Amino acid sequence: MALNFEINQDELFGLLEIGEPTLKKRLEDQEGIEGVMKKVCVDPKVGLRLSETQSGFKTRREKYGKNQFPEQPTKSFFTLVFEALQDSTLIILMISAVVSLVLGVTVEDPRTGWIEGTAILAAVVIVCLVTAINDYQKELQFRALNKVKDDVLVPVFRETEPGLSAAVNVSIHEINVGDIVLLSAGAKIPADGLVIFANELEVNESELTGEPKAIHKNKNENYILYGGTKVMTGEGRMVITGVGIKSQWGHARKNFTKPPDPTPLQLKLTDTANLIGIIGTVSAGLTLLVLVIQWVLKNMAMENGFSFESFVEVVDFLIIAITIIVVAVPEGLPLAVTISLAYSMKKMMKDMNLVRRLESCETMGNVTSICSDKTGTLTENQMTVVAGYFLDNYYKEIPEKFDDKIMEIFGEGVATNSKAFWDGKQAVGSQTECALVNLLMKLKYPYIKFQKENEDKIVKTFTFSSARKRMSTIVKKNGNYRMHMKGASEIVFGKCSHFMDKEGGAQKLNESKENEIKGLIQKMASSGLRTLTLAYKDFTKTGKETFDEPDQFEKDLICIAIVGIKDPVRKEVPRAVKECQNAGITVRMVTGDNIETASHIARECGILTDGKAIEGYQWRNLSDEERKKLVPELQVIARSSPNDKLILVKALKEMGEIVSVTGDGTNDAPALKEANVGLSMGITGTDVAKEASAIVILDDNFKSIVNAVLWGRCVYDNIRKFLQFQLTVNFVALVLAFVSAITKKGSPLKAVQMLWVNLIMDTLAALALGTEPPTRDLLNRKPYAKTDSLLSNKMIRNILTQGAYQLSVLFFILYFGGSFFHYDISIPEQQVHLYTILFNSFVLCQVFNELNSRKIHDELNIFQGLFKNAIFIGILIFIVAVQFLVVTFGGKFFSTTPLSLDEWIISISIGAASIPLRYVFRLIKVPIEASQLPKKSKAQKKED
Ligand SMILES: Nc1ncnc2c1ncn2[C@@H]1O[C@H](COP(=O)(O)OP(=O)(O)OP(=O)(O)O)[C@@H](O)[C@H]1O
Ligand SMILES: [Ca+2]
Repeated sequence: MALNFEINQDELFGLLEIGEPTLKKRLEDQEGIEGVMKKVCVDPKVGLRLSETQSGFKTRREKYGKNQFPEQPTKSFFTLVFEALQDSTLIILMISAVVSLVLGVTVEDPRTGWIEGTAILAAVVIVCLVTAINDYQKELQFRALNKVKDDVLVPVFRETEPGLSAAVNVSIHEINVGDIVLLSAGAKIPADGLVIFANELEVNESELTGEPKAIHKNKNENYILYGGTKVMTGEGRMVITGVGIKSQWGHARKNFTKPPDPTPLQLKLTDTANLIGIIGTVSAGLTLLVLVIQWVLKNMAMENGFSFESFVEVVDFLIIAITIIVVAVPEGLPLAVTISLAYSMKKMMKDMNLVRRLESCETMGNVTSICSDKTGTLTENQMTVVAGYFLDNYYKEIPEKFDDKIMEIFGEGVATNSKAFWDGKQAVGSQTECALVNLLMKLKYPYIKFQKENEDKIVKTFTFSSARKRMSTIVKKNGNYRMHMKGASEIVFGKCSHFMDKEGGAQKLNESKENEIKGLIQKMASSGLRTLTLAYKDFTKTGKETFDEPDQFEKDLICIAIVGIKDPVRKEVPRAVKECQNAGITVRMVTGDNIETASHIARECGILTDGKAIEGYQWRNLSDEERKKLVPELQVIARSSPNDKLILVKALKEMGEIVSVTGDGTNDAPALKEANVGLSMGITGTDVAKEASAIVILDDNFKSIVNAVLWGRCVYDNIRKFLQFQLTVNFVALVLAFVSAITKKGSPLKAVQMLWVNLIMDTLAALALGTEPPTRDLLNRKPYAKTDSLLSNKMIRNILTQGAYQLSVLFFILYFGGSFFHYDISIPEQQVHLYTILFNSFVLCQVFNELNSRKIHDELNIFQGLFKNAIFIGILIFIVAVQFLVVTFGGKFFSTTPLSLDEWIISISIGAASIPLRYVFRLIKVPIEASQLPKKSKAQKKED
């Protein structure tokens, strides 16, 4: 079918221009919303045609564009290299290298004088390249992750089979002008458009206009919907008129994608890095000072005083000093965090965690308190009606068939008063409602037929909300009205004045009957069933009331039935809860369900032990003081409203806890935002909840939350591993340079060698240690406190002891190596040989100490999981291989000479000794941080 579009992009855009006073007139010119739909070739009863879907909407998109925003160009690789070059220490180093080059060639010896300067320049280039490659990859990765984050599914109404239209979920980028989009509470509007149907539809447009109050939308008055705004309540349908940059939203968000802000850990580390940098600079300054003084004294003592040639030496000193700074400045520290975060984000996706905010990765590791929903998170969200109260009889099991007396009204109640539907094979929609639909199908109730025939009898629906905990629908019935209500059993039953007796007649409730039925509710609930009461009432409308307010009808109802719905606990949950508790995290359940049901399930999960379970209204009415007193014991809040969750999060935070909270509904957004880490549900969560959250739990499963904790801890510990490694090298390199300078040994490690060491310990180590995968052991320790330093006492001990060992060996080679290895260090060639041994031992010490650094909590086995980390092994092999090449073929460039086999064995042994020594040093007891002390888990006790 040929598409004949009769309206163009600009005209459509003009229909909803913000601030334009003549919008109504413009719409009238296009013959109203109906006219617009006709002109963009869509029939609202059909949606976009199958033929168009099959052709990939080619013609339509040529005319109106795609719902995508042009990507911001990635920084080119050269820009990144250029940025890396702007580092001030590197610039000074390059200038010195050029000076050295010039002096070397002119003053020293034109044949060899160029080598040092060139080598340094080459090293600088390599450092820049590596930095740039890292930055580049990081950018690409975050981009890919951001793409996943922005790609939400939108329900649209389209022709799915010839002659048949249905709701299908499509990616937001696949939305076209002309698409009919279905809106429900919590959904984000995918693009600009016009309302074609609305029931209680309220939209929050604060993102676009700053107006915080939700705006009522309908077909006649406020009929414009802007992309990017959010449906707060109600439901509706819209036709899309503007996509991508040709939407108001697109105009507003031109400069939208910005790089992620630095995370708290990154900021903390930048501070640490700066401090280390300052220490390095001071040491370098001192070293330079000492060298220069010695040089002055030496030259003054000489007969012919200062020669021009001797100035070459000063340039050398300068280069060494700057190299010390380069080595000392831990550029790799922030880099390690980024690598570790990016790596974890990617892996977390496999563990069903979509990270929306980078910092939440690390915060998750320090969480002390998790407040979890029940339905779907702790339970499977597979609901079945297993028991019930029908025709004044309690059924422990649901029979094959019920009496017709009840089926009529019960069937009508479910069929008219729920959003779930039967798609031919299964029930689709909210699981609670699906349980009812499934029950009807099982009872052979002509559900589909009934729903079709009665569709237009529905006058008004008051949709379900967690705050009201019930849903009601008013239908036309024989000229009068009937209201069906279903919802939280005690609440709905509380509004009933009658029940249905065995004959299906309405009987007035007396006190004993009321208590009997309440007893049944309690009985079902305390065995873990979710209970739902269905009720109805007939009434005539006097004409005064409108159907806007549900409350006016909600009394004197007749109770039709009470059903008990089973939703089994996910089998992996009890273990996951246990793991959290071992990890020093308190798990609490906050649920909308009945207190008996909630307590039962909480006990099954291991959440409710010896603490308290209370109801939302009790919690709400406590004073701040009372609340704080209760919180340590509190384990379950039942019949909660989303606001109760918010109060809980605030209270916990005030008490110094780091709080993570789950939520799926639109109303959960404030609590999700308030928490340190908000977790939204990937399957049941609304767009609004997802946007308010820091992490989306893709499979809604509590176990995945534990995985997020695990990854968070992994990030934190990986950074600490890197820090321990880095500081050991720093410590040794600085002391070695300084001490050899003041003891007139010059500088045994040459500038180029140090630049290589810098590469090993910064970039390569960041990569190796930053990508260590998590082990379950991480859950055996308590969360670090906010006040804990990045360096634990154990780490400080490790740095000092390993550093002391390395220094003693290196000094031995420096001062006594000549006689030990039989080299005469007054002969330059032999001195180079000895210093090569020293350099080689130094590097190999780092290689083996990198293995030590894999475990920072005094774990027994440092090799645990090593072979699962290919990157780590690859990097170690790479370092050793390059080191071999540097030593053997480095020559004048690296100031090295090939070593004999014996000498290799000795250097390797020196390096390898650091591993057994770790076990010796491990015996030195240091005080344990307070955060790790109280109430140790069994696993930790065993280890100690
Ligand atoms: N579609 C519905 N129609 C009517 N009543 C419902 C519906 N869904 C749930 N209920 C009732 O409302 C109660 C609370 O639901 P609410 O949505 O607040 O909690 P939930 O989200 O299901 O549970 P949780 O908070 O543990 O995830 C349920 O116990 C049930 O009795
Ligand atoms: Ca460095």
